[in-house]
Amino acid sequence: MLRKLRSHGFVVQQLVAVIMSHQCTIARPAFPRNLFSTRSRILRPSSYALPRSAALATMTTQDSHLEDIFTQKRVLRSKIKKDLRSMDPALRSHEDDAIQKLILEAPWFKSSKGLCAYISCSALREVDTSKILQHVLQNPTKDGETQTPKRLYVPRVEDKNCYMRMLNISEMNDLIANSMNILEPAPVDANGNDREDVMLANEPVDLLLLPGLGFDKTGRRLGRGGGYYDTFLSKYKQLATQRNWKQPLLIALSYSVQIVEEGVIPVTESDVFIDALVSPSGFIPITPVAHHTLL
Ligand SMILES: Nc1nc2c(c(=O)[nH]1)N(C=O)[C@@H](CNc1ccc(C(=O)N[C@@H](CCC(=O)O)C(=O)O)cc1)CN2
Ligand SMILES: Nc1ncnc2c1ncn2[C@@H]1O[C@H](COP(=O)(O)OP(=O)(O)OP(=O)(O)O)[C@@H](O)[C@H]1O
Repeated sequence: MLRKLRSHGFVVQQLVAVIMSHQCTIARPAFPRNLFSTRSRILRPSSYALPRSAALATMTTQDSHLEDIFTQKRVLRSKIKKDLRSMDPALRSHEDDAIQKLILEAPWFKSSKGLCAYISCSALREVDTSKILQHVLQNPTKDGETQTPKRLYVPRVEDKNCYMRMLNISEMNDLIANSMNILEPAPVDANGNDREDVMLANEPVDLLLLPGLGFDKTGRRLGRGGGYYDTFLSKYKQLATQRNWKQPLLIALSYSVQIVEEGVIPVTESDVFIDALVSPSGFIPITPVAHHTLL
């Protein structure tokens, strides 16, 4: 998308311009909606041990409960999308700046060595991340004498079955729009080398900056319904456990209108809870580790 450019700073400026001007259309990904999807099977293991007729009855009850949850999620998504659409553009811009400023000035952000972040899409009315990305790519972290840039990984959707990878980028001149019209990295860099997948990296990330539609102060997160983030987050948390790494902080960026009353967001066993929220009025730590780190 962007021409190969020698000057790193210029590339970053171009990237920011691209992100700011890129108009994502709202795609309709073909999410599997059938009751026998992988996720709904994960949620009813007990029925397999029962006789066929009993198992069918159990599955029906559990499936209808799941159907209810997915319906409630759809209704809530529509409501929040409507609220986001009617948000005053000046307020949105003010909140974008406030959230990014809070993050850029936070000690836990400054000291982070590796992070996963989303590339915000204005058509989806997501909290802007362009300033954060710009900062990460332009400012090496001071580590004694040496200056190391933070390792940055951004999402790339690989298929419609909830599979998303987080790939390393250090320059952004080959970001391309995917089928949902969201900017994402090509799987190989300009030299033809595979980009590093965070799941295969030797070093952990300490921070994940997450998008979403709705959040509450108990850590519930309502995504866009693709299951991409929940699937990725549970795999990454498992990897961190296996490798004895510290768990990364899961921090969602939220406009004020996206924070809903506790208990309103329905959850299934597959939903991964977040550690903290960053809203325009400040940090909202949820887990003990977030209280300790953020405040
Ligand atoms: N910036 C960004 N990148 C991301 C995500 C994200 O939420 N934000 N994802 C997080 O998963 C993955 C992509 N998932 C997506 C899921 C849905 C839609 C979308 O356009 N949804 C429409 C409704 C579509 C429908 O219901 O049929 C919408 O939300 O209005 C876009 C991306 C990976 N990259
Ligand atoms: N009615 C349904 N019955 C069974 N499975 C469904 C139904 N609706 C959605 N799903 C599946 O559930 C998963 C997504 O559900 P969920 O509501 O947890 O996503 P999300 O948390 O909004 O998304 P993300 O994790 O990407 O932010 C997908 O795998 C989707 O295919």
